[in-house]
Amino acid sequence: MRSISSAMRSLLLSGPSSPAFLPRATALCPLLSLPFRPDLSRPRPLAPPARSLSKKAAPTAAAARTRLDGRVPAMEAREAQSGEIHVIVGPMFAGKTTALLRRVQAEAGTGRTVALIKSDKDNRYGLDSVVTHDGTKMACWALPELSTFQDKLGREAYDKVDVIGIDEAQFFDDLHDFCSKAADHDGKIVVVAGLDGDYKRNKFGSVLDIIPLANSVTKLTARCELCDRRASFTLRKTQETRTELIGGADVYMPVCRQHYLDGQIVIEATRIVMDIERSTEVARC
Ligand SMILES: Nc1ncnc2c1ncn2[C@@H]1O[C@H](COP(=O)(O)OP(=O)(O)O)[C@@H](O)[C@H]1O
Ligand SMILES: Cc1cn([C@H]2C[C@H](O)[C@@H](COP(=O)(O)O)O2)c(=O)[nH]c1=O
Repeated sequence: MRSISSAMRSLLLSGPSSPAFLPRATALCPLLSLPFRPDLSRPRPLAPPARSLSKKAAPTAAAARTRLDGRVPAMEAREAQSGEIHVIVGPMFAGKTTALLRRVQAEAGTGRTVALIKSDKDNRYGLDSVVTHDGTKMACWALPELSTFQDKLGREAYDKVDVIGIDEAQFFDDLHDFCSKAADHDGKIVVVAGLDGDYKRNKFGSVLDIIPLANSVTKLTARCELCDRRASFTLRKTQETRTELIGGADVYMPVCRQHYLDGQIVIEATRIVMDIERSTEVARC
């Protein structure tokens, strides 16, 4: 007798060309009736060649939605573009925003419709664009929550978007729900850049929660400002203890493991010295 997993695999691989696919699949497993057709045989290139990107060859998410609305048979809906999630993490100054902008611009260059979102908490360079530490810019939507994106854009415009870039993802509490809806349901390619960890090396926001949803995860490194080795962590140079503190090189620096640990000692020692100075001051008054 065939195992359930081998039966599921042949059902998935048989696809819509098998006339018996949908009824049998629906009967076996309700999941298989979802508009989802993984290409198990051949990974899809991240940036497909321009030739294959005509609207005909690569149906837009809008087209996918139209089909999912029931105006064409469910079989065709299953063939519509399936979404993707790509996650770029790393410490500050690692090139996350640079990588995000390159990816989004490359997608735009191949004819896809792209939209870029950042958190409105990050007002370092104004709210109308995402800006790298090198000054490269791209126009964006600055939003308080990702759930407001569809309303801001309007349904029609949202449907036309193929690729959604999200910068400063650590500041969005609804990151998981947004990404799963955008990719799984709406067929979008979502590229997410954000800090995996905060200055204490604790997980930051919901960035790590979307890793199970992701097609790819890339952890970038910066250069340690103190020794030029690879830097995987962000050191906060001030005494501020709240998790969210917007800033750049004035407040943070990228560091290697050794200098992160050394940095904690220096910061703690500074705090003790300052506490002593403060209490001496109070005693004097
Ligand atoms: N310590 C630093 N201070 C300021 N800029 C830096 C520093 N280290 C690297 N950079 C620059 O920042 C660029 C990366 O910027 P960006 O893509 O905005 O990074 P991230 O989004 O990861 O913070 C690097 O290519 C480099 O030129
Ligand atoms: C480590 C750390 C960072 N932040 C803030 C500081 C910046 O405004 C952003 C990160 O920007 P980048 O594009 O990755 O350079 O996050 C914070 O609020 N808390 C932290 O612990």
